[in-house]
Amino acid sequence: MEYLIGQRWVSHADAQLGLGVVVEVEPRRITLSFPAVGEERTYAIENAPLTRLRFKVGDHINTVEGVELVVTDVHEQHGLLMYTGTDHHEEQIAVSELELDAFVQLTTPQQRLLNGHFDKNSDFALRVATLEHTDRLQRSPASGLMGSRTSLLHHQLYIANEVGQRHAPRVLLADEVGLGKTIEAGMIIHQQLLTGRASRVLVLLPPSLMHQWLVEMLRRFNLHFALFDIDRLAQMDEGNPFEAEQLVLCSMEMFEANDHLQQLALDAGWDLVVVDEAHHLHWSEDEPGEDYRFVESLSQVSPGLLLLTATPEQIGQASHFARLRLLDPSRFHDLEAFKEQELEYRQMSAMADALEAGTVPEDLPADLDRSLPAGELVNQLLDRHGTGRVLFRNTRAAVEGFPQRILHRHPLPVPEEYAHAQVDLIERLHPELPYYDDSWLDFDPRVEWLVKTLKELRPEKVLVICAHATTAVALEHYLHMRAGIRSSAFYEGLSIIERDRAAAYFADETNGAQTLVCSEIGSEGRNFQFSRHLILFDLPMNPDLLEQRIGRLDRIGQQHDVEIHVPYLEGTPQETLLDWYDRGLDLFRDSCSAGTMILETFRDRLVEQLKTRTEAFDTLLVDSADFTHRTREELREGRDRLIERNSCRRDVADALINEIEGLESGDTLENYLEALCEAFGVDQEFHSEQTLILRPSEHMLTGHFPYVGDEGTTVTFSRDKALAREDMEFVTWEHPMIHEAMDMVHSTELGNAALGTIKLKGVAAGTMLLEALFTVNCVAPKSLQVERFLPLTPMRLLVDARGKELANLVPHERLNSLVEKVKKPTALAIIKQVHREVDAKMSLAKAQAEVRLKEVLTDAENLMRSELGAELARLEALREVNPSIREEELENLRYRIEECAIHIAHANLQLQALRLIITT
Ligand SMILES: Nc1ncnc2c1ncn2[C@@H]1O[C@H](COP(=O)(O)OP(=O)(O)OP(=O)(O)O)[C@@H](O)[C@H]1O
Repeated sequence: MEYLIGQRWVSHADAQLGLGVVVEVEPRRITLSFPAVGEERTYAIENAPLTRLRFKVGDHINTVEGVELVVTDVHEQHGLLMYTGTDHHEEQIAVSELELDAFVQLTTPQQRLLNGHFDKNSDFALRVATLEHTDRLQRSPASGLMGSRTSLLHHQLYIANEVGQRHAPRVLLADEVGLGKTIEAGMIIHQQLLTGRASRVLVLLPPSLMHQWLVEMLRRFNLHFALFDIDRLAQMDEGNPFEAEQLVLCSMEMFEANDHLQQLALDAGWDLVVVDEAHHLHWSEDEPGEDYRFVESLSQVSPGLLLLTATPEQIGQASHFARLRLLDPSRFHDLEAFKEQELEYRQMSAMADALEAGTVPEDLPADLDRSLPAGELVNQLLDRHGTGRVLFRNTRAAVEGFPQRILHRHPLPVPEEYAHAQVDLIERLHPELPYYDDSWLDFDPRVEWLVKTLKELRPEKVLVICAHATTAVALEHYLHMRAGIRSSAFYEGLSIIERDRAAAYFADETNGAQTLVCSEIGSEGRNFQFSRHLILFDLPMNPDLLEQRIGRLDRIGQQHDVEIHVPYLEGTPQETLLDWYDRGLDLFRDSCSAGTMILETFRDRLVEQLKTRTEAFDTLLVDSADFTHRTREELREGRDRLIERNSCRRDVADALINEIEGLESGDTLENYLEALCEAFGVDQEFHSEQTLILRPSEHMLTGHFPYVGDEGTTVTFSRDKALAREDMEFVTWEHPMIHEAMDMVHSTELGNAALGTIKLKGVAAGTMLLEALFTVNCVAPKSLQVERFLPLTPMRLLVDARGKELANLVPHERLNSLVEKVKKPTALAIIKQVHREVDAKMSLAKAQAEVRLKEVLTDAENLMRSELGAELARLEALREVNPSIREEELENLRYRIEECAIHIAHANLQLQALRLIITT
């Protein structure tokens, strides 16, 4: 037999490899690649255990593109087989054998059974359990949400569930500072990946957060992101580097003034793009920034887009709108209309209240269908006239359980040296700035105060933030060299690795620094909640930035009240600004989502007062306090209430938490993992309650078991333990260890044919029972995501000699406990005798399964039509008011609905496992 590159062969010694493809032919050796298992094998041509795979007319074949064909013609072209066949649309398609899917079922369980290839009954039970668990997980409302190493927090689970389930989610995650947006994004990414809705993800963020993200994704979600920086890109020589990885983290800065790199990122194609600290995207009506335009281009090529910012309006309302438009251009297409709608939020909120209380308000907008159920009407109201379904924002007030913030004001005298200089406002707020040397350290009283305070607070960790890198560097140097305080600096001049080292030194409990002195870049995104003392060496001119600074400590995980210390020079603009934030906005005690808007309202008056404080300052304070109070009220009643409605529904979150806790309690997973370990030859040892040590043994079934290295792995099933002990793997149904092991069962023949005997009272010896397990097999392009409507749906049948169905009478678990193994020679003798009977019973079982399949497919189609139909109805309704929604978008969705229907209609049964049982 002649081998040619591109031909498809099967290893009959190892059918689990799937369909191989010849990749290299040498005089005596041949190499095949087996894409299904990602392996290459080289054989001696003389005795290669290979069989050429040749399909016949009438066979069903699957292509790598996910198309199923019924073969109508086969012919050879230059040694390769060309198949012609018809697809689900009755269209004729020609494919070369090279395009065949590598996952082929070469022998059916029936053939294996009748040829005497049995597995152990425990393997059969494992296969059945695997299929049932897979189906249960596919259906679970918490699917995709149970695998993260996080506490189960209502607001995060709600958002992750809402967003993660969307097809191509596009949302703005705008929870207040420190409430867990990174974690929410991680949950969404995790869920999208796990459910197959996304496979390529690009995260763009400020350089100071890269490492933190990398670590959070790994330790909390087992997501291995590749970190791209200029150095790494320089090392990659050929091709598009972004195509080499599926999950990529990189800094936004890297793309600055680099059109070529931007184009490479655009060309690589993504399912989901995430932009952290998205308020940085520069935008103005006349001239959007380069970063904004880049994200805009990405948003056009990526179906999914997550923008993260705690302060969405930091750069103003128009800029906020521009970001919303990136997410949902259909909904947010007109800034003026958006502004007008904002004015009506209070009214909309009242309408939503009324709807929930059971009345349909008279003035309900005309485009809503009054006959719909109240819940649906509320959703439509929020979507079309409220804040839209793209914006999620939880507040400390709504989440509850946060510690208090306590302000300590420390007035200090103005030194002689500062009294004269002071040219512009910036210099008066930061009088050290004009000094090119460090001489100011000797007379600025804030420095002496800082040293004294740090010594008093010792050994408490203290975070110090100031606006400028030069100030931070000088201060840290002073503390370190002249005051003997263990400290570290964190500023933009350091490389990413140096910054992370500095942060890690600060975080180290035993030998770490007492204090970290940060420039403004340390005020964003970083996690410093292990400390409770914050010193603001100066104050920023933006309330949102102040909120960001406080948010480093006041975030999830903070165990104490947050002590905020502000040293200031008396009688200078520093005091005026502090007074305005403190007494005007009450910002130290309570966060406020309208900080920028309040600043804009009073900016001129404030700047006047900062320049020269007069009696009018008291009026400014009163006016600011009054305005802030009213704005807070207004937001609470209007916009924030609408957003809150969108951002967390306690009952839904409760149900999710119950579901996850239910799946974690009990020992189902533990027992399943034990069964996996037994089947694959992994040793287990008790470590402590709910915790095991797994080690590879000498009789492993395959060379490797996921996540079990040579040294062994400690795994815990307890969420609490996993949160405290990062050295242990937190094993859930969604941990990659379980996931990959389940795949190993699915994709091989393990346990798909078995034989056993049982004693059943009242049943004559020698009676034959056939236990068959079918699943629904739907071949469809991945992009349609048909499995969300049509999960695996295992169907178990147990037929006796007369074809009677006994599955309910004798459950699978009962059979497992009764069944006994049969010696191989006896089994082979039995098989010989029952050959024909097995065939006959199989036909009966299959016929019964076909009946059930019909119902399953009808339900799946109905579900699909109702879910996708609702999406279509929304777009159609929005199109009425928004001409920018293109007809193609609607057409596209209609096409998707019909495509799904066709593939559902063509789904068939797959026999997954077969067991022959003889009574004795
Ligand atoms: N569910 C959770 N379980 C355990 N820790 C959590 C959870 N959610 C958040 N955290 C921790 O709380 C801190 C804040 O979370 P995160 O960084 O996601 O907040 P953020 O909203 O992105 O903050 P910022 O606004 O500062 O960017 C982090 O240390 C994170 O690890």
